[in-house]
Amino acid sequence: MSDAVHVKICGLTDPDNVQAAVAAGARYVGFVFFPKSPRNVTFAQARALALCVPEGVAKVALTVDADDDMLHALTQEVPLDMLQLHGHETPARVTALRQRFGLPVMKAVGVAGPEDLAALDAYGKVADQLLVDAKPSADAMLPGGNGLSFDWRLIAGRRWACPWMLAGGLDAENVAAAIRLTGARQVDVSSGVEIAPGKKDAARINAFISAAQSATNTFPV
Ligand SMILES: O=C(O)c1ccccc1N[C@@H]1O[C@H](COP(=O)(O)O)[C@@H](O)[C@H]1O
Repeated sequence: MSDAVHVKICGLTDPDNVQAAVAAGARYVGFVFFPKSPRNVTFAQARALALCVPEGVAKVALTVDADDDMLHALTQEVPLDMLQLHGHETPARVTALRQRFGLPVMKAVGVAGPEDLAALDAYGKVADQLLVDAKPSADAMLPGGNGLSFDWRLIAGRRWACPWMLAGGLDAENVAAAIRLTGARQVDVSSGVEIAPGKKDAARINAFISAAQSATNTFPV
Protein backbone atom coordinates (compact mmCIF):
# COMPACT_ATOMS: atom_id res chain seq x y z
CA MET A 1 0.00 0.00 0.00
CA SER A 2 1.35 3.48 -0.89
CA ASP A 3 2.19 5.99 1.83
CA ALA A 4 -0.81 8.32 1.30
CA VAL A 5 -3.82 7.38 3.39
CA HIS A 6 -6.56 5.83 1.26
CA VAL A 7 -10.01 7.38 1.60
CA LYS A 8 -13.44 5.87 1.11
CA ILE A 9 -16.39 8.21 0.70
CA CYS A 10 -19.49 6.23 1.59
CA GLY A 11 -23.17 6.83 0.94
CA LEU A 12 -22.88 8.68 -2.36
CA THR A 13 -26.19 9.31 -4.10
CA ASP A 14 -25.41 11.97 -6.68
CA PRO A 15 -23.10 11.94 -9.73
CA ASP A 16 -21.61 15.37 -8.93
CA ASN A 17 -20.46 14.13 -5.55
CA VAL A 18 -19.06 10.95 -7.07
CA GLN A 19 -17.06 13.19 -9.42
CA ALA A 20 -15.94 15.37 -6.52
CA ALA A 21 -14.76 12.34 -4.54
CA VAL A 22 -12.87 10.89 -7.50
CA ALA A 23 -11.30 14.23 -8.44
CA ALA A 24 -10.15 14.79 -4.86
CA GLY A 25 -8.42 11.40 -4.79
CA ALA A 26 -10.84 8.96 -3.13
CA ARG A 27 -9.71 5.35 -3.57
CA TYR A 28 -13.12 3.88 -2.76
CA VAL A 29 -16.68 5.10 -3.25
CA GLY A 30 -19.53 3.46 -1.35
CA PHE A 31 -23.19 2.98 -2.25
CA VAL A 32 -25.69 2.10 0.48
CA PHE A 33 -28.36 -0.56 -0.10
CA PHE A 34 -30.31 -0.29 3.12
CA PRO A 35 -33.82 1.19 2.86
CA LYS A 36 -33.79 2.78 6.32
CA SER A 37 -30.74 4.88 5.41
CA PRO A 38 -31.07 8.42 4.05
CA ARG A 39 -28.29 7.34 1.65
CA ASN A 40 -30.15 4.34 0.26
CA VAL A 41 -29.96 3.97 -3.53
CA THR A 42 -31.78 1.69 -5.93
CA PHE A 43 -29.84 -0.71 -8.14
CA ALA A 44 -30.58 1.54 -11.14
CA GLN A 45 -29.29 4.64 -9.34
CA ALA A 46 -26.18 2.79 -8.19
CA ARG A 47 -25.52 1.46 -11.67
CA ALA A 48 -25.64 5.00 -13.10
CA LEU A 49 -23.31 6.25 -10.35
CA ALA A 50 -20.93 3.30 -10.78
CA LEU A 51 -20.59 4.02 -14.47
CA CYS A 52 -19.10 7.46 -13.57
CA VAL A 53 -16.29 5.84 -11.57
CA PRO A 54 -12.93 5.40 -13.32
CA GLU A 55 -10.65 2.34 -13.13
CA GLY A 56 -8.54 2.41 -9.99
CA VAL A 57 -11.34 3.64 -7.73
CA ALA A 58 -13.13 0.77 -6.03
CA LYS A 59 -16.93 0.70 -6.09
CA VAL A 60 -18.18 -0.70 -2.78
CA ALA A 61 -21.73 -1.93 -2.08
CA LEU A 62 -22.77 -1.57 1.55
CA THR A 63 -25.42 -4.10 2.62
CA VAL A 64 -26.87 -5.09 5.98
CA ASP A 65 -27.71 -8.77 6.57
CA ALA A 66 -28.68 -9.10 2.90
CA ASP A 67 -29.81 -12.50 1.64
CA ASP A 68 -28.34 -14.31 -1.34
CA ASP A 69 -31.19 -13.34 -3.68
CA MET A 70 -30.67 -9.64 -3.00
CA LEU A 71 -26.91 -9.96 -3.39
CA HIS A 72 -27.33 -11.93 -6.59
CA ALA A 73 -29.57 -9.24 -8.11
CA LEU A 74 -27.26 -6.48 -6.87
CA THR A 75 -24.11 -8.01 -8.30
CA GLN A 76 -25.85 -8.71 -11.62
CA GLU A 77 -27.11 -5.16 -12.02
CA VAL A 78 -24.38 -2.98 -10.55
CA PRO A 79 -20.69 -3.15 -11.56
CA LEU A 80 -18.91 -3.57 -8.21
CA ASP A 81 -15.43 -4.16 -6.84
CA MET A 82 -16.21 -4.99 -3.21
CA LEU A 83 -19.01 -5.93 -0.81
CA GLN A 84 -19.17 -4.21 2.57
CA LEU A 85 -21.14 -6.21 5.12
CA HIS A 86 -22.48 -3.94 7.84
CA GLY A 87 -24.86 -6.25 9.70
CA HIS A 88 -24.58 -9.33 11.90
CA GLU A 89 -23.01 -11.55 9.22
CA THR A 90 -21.02 -14.35 10.88
CA PRO A 91 -17.44 -15.30 9.89
CA ALA A 92 -18.93 -18.35 8.10
CA ARG A 93 -21.27 -16.08 6.13
CA VAL A 94 -18.32 -13.86 5.15
CA THR A 95 -16.49 -16.91 3.84
CA ALA A 96 -19.56 -18.15 1.95
CA LEU A 97 -20.25 -14.78 0.32
CA ARG A 98 -16.64 -14.37 -0.83
CA GLN A 99 -16.91 -17.73 -2.54
CA ARG A 100 -20.40 -17.30 -3.95
CA PHE A 101 -20.01 -13.81 -5.42
CA GLY A 102 -16.29 -13.75 -6.20
CA LEU A 103 -15.85 -10.23 -4.81
CA PRO A 104 -13.59 -9.12 -1.97
CA VAL A 105 -15.55 -8.67 1.25
CA MET A 106 -15.02 -5.94 3.83
CA LYS A 107 -16.65 -6.75 7.17
CA ALA A 108 -17.66 -3.90 9.44
CA VAL A 109 -17.11 -4.51 13.15
CA GLY A 110 -18.49 -2.11 15.75
CA VAL A 111 -16.23 -1.11 18.62
CA ALA A 112 -17.34 0.45 21.89
CA GLY A 113 -15.01 -1.19 24.41
CA PRO A 114 -12.23 -3.77 24.82
CA GLU A 115 -14.78 -6.60 24.72
CA ASP A 116 -15.32 -5.89 21.00
CA LEU A 117 -11.70 -6.45 19.97
CA ALA A 118 -11.91 -10.27 19.76
CA ALA A 119 -14.39 -9.96 16.88
CA LEU A 120 -11.82 -8.00 14.89
CA ASP A 121 -9.32 -10.85 15.28
CA ALA A 122 -11.93 -13.41 14.19
CA TYR A 123 -13.19 -11.51 11.13
CA GLY A 124 -9.66 -10.46 10.21
CA LYS A 125 -8.92 -14.12 9.42
CA VAL A 126 -11.77 -14.54 6.94
CA ALA A 127 -12.47 -11.12 5.38
CA ASP A 128 -10.45 -9.33 2.72
CA GLN A 129 -10.66 -6.10 4.71
CA LEU A 130 -11.99 -4.95 8.07
CA LEU A 131 -13.95 -1.75 8.65
CA VAL A 132 -13.40 -0.74 12.24
CA ASP A 133 -16.43 1.41 13.06
CA ALA A 134 -18.14 2.76 16.17
CA LYS A 135 -20.69 0.37 17.65
CA PRO A 136 -24.14 1.99 17.38
CA SER A 137 -26.23 2.49 20.49
CA ALA A 138 -28.91 -0.14 21.13
CA ASP A 139 -31.70 2.21 19.99
CA ALA A 140 -29.93 3.52 16.86
CA MET A 141 -31.99 3.44 13.65
CA LEU A 142 -28.92 2.58 11.58
CA PRO A 143 -26.07 0.13 12.22
CA GLY A 144 -23.62 2.76 10.89
CA GLY A 145 -23.53 6.17 9.30
CA ASN A 146 -24.47 7.80 12.62
CA GLY A 147 -21.53 10.20 12.92
CA LEU A 148 -20.53 8.41 16.12
CA SER A 149 -16.87 7.82 16.97
CA PHE A 150 -15.28 5.47 19.51
CA ASP A 151 -12.23 5.70 21.75
CA TRP A 152 -9.46 5.33 19.17
CA ARG A 153 -6.97 4.39 21.92
CA LEU A 154 -8.64 0.96 21.99
CA ILE A 155 -7.06 0.08 18.65
CA ALA A 156 -3.92 2.25 18.70
CA GLY A 157 -1.19 0.40 16.81
CA ARG A 158 -3.23 -2.83 16.53
CA ARG A 159 -2.97 -4.92 13.39
CA TRP A 160 -5.05 -7.72 11.95
CA ALA A 161 -4.52 -10.46 9.38
CA CYS A 162 -5.97 -8.28 6.59
CA PRO A 163 -5.96 -4.57 5.65
CA TRP A 164 -8.41 -2.35 7.53
CA MET A 165 -10.14 1.03 7.46
CA LEU A 166 -11.08 3.30 10.33
CA ALA A 167 -14.64 4.68 10.35
CA GLY A 168 -17.12 6.31 12.68
CA GLY A 169 -17.63 10.01 13.27
CA LEU A 170 -14.67 11.11 11.18
CA ASP A 171 -14.57 14.57 9.60
CA ALA A 172 -12.01 16.99 8.20
CA GLU A 173 -11.25 18.33 11.67
CA ASN A 174 -10.54 15.05 13.47
CA VAL A 175 -9.29 12.68 10.76
CA ALA A 176 -5.61 13.61 11.09
CA ALA A 177 -5.68 13.00 14.85
CA ALA A 178 -7.48 9.68 14.29
CA ILE A 179 -4.83 8.58 11.82
CA ARG A 180 -1.97 9.63 14.12
CA LEU A 181 -3.48 7.82 17.09
CA THR A 182 -4.54 4.57 15.45
CA GLY A 183 -2.02 4.18 12.64
CA ALA A 184 -4.89 3.78 10.14
CA ARG A 185 -3.79 3.74 6.50
CA GLN A 186 -7.35 3.84 5.23
CA VAL A 187 -10.33 5.87 6.44
CA ASP A 188 -14.03 5.84 5.63
CA VAL A 189 -16.52 8.66 6.08
CA SER A 190 -20.19 9.28 5.48
CA SER A 191 -21.97 11.87 7.66
CA GLY A 192 -18.78 13.90 8.24
CA VAL A 193 -18.90 15.12 4.62
CA GLU A 194 -22.62 15.96 4.60
CA ILE A 195 -24.57 19.19 5.10
CA ALA A 196 -27.72 17.24 6.06
CA PRO A 197 -28.43 13.50 6.45
CA GLY A 198 -27.81 11.93 3.05
CA LYS A 199 -26.68 15.22 1.43
CA LYS A 200 -22.99 15.11 0.62
CA ASP A 201 -21.10 18.34 0.00
CA ALA A 202 -18.23 18.66 -2.48
CA ALA A 203 -16.32 21.18 -0.36
CA ARG A 204 -16.51 18.87 2.68
CA ILE A 205 -15.43 15.90 0.58
CA ASN A 206 -12.41 17.89 -0.63
CA ALA A 207 -11.51 19.09 2.85
CA PHE A 208 -11.77 15.56 4.27
CA ILE A 209 -9.61 13.94 1.62
CA SER A 210 -7.04 16.69 1.82
CA ALA A 211 -6.85 16.40 5.64
CA ALA A 212 -6.56 12.60 5.50
CA GLN A 213 -3.90 12.61 2.81
CA SER A 214 -1.76 15.20 4.54
CA ALA A 215 -1.92 13.44 7.92
CA THR A 216 1.35 12.04 9.17
CA ASN A 217 1.20 8.37 9.97
CA THR A 218 4.00 7.51 12.35
CA PHE A 219 3.24 3.78 12.64
CA PRO A 220 5.37 1.33 10.63
CA VAL A 221 3.53 -0.33 7.72
O1 LIG B 1 -24.14 5.46 5.84
C1 LIG B 1 -25.16 4.80 6.12
O2 LIG B 1 -26.30 5.25 5.94
C2 LIG B 1 -25.02 3.44 6.68
C3 LIG B 1 -26.16 2.67 6.84
C4 LIG B 1 -26.08 1.40 7.37
C5 LIG B 1 -24.86 0.88 7.75
C6 LIG B 1 -23.70 1.63 7.61
C7 LIG B 1 -23.76 2.91 7.08
N1 LIG B 1 -22.62 3.68 6.93
C8 LIG B 1 -21.29 3.26 7.24
O3 LIG B 1 -20.91 3.69 8.55
C9 LIG B 1 -19.64 4.32 8.49
C10 LIG B 1 -19.52 5.40 9.52
O4 LIG B 1 -20.40 6.45 9.20
P1 LIG B 1 -20.18 7.95 9.71
O5 LIG B 1 -18.99 8.50 8.97
O6 LIG B 1 -19.97 7.88 11.17
O7 LIG B 1 -21.43 8.66 9.35
C11 LIG B 1 -19.58 4.89 7.09
O8 LIG B 1 -18.31 5.18 6.72
C12 LIG B 1 -20.28 3.85 6.28
O9 LIG B 1 -19.37 2.85 5.85
